Amino acid sequence: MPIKQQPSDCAAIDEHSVAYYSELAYRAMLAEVNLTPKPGLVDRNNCGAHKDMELEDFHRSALAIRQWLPRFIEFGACSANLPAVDVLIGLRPIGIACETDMFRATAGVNTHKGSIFSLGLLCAAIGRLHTLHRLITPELICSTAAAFCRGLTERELQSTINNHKNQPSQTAGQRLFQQLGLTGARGEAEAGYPLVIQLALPHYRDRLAQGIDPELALLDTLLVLMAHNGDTNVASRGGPSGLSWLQQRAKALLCQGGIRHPSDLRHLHDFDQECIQRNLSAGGSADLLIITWFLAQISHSNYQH
Ligand SMILES: CC(C)(COP(=O)(O)OP(=O)(O)OC[C@H]1O[C@@H](n2cnc3c(N)ncnc32)[C@H](O[C@H]2O[C@H](COP(=O)(O)OP(=O)(O)OP(=O)(O)O)[C@@H](O)[C@H]2O)[C@@H]1O)[C@@H](O)C(=O)NCCC(=O)NCCS
Ligand SMILES: Nc1ncnc2[nH]cnc12
Repeated sequence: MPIKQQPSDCAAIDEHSVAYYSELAYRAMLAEVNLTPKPGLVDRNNCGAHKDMELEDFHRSALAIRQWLPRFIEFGACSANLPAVDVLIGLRPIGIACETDMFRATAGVNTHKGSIFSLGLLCAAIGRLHTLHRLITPELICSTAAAFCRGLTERELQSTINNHKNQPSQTAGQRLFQQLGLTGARGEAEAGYPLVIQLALPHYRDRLAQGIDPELALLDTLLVLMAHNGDTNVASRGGPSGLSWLQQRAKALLCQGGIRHPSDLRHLHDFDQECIQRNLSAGGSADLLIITWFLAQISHSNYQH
């Protein structure tokens, strides 16, 4: 598709800001995958419900993505003169090239497709806010990403129902929207990441403020995401009943007090085994946890640009 408007040349965002935010995004991917034990997901203990990928694939994938993170930020900075709704069309080729590098690094395994989409949007939002001399807060980053995505679910999910019904060219996300009404990664982005801004981030901050160990706080936050997210990965593997089971299981654990002490980890080990038996993996919630950690560092930092 032709690009309607090109961003004009701009004084590039300073390299220190680009390096700072890129490095945080890279570390967010590592913080998530190294976090252990995660139910059904790849971690330091095991491959969860996955048969085609392991921890090292995620480390290689994150390294491949790392090189592209500055490009997302720079594109966001240099397109700040465009209406927000016209940014995604220019961002997409960078996202697709980044996906290609990820697949090369993992020999074709989908480790971080959803993470590239979300981190790409958030990094571009940071670049835009920087150029516009706006505050760089989690709320403004997510509302800017939402503005980039305005109309996306309508264009790529709703309208494909009639045009591509039962076509093999449909992505998993498009098929699940048609079957179950789940809007997946696109819907979460277009809505400004409400699960992160309204639930996960405040929850993580509360747990940290209570003095809970940061790793335990992050595991507890993963449960919050799993309990509420209409995760297309879970639905694609387990159908609506699998998604409902996983959400209820996570809710029940939170109702029992969640993950506050090292002894609570035994509940996560049990949950992990059950997810493995049912072949369920909450890849979408893992992506949202990456975003949560990333935004939590930004709200903690005193970084000045
Ligand atoms: C717009 C795209 C995201 C299109 O992808 P698709 O149409 O497939 O849409 P979704 O299914 O909605 O989402 C794709 C990935 O997003 C993650 N995800 C799922 N639900 C949510 C949610 N509610 N909120 C946020 N994110 C969500 C998820 O990614 C993770 O899981 C993947 C690993 O899982 P696995 O089960 O192994 O999956 P597969 O290997 O595919 O299947 P199996 O055979 O193993 O069962 C892993 O990627 C995680 O990251 C969904 O998979 C987007 O891809 C797109 O358009 N890309 C182009 C680039 C672009 O536009 N960039 C612009 C901004 S940079
Ligand atoms: N740790 C993980 N396991 C499986 N899928 C993921 N997507 C993002 N992180 C993941």
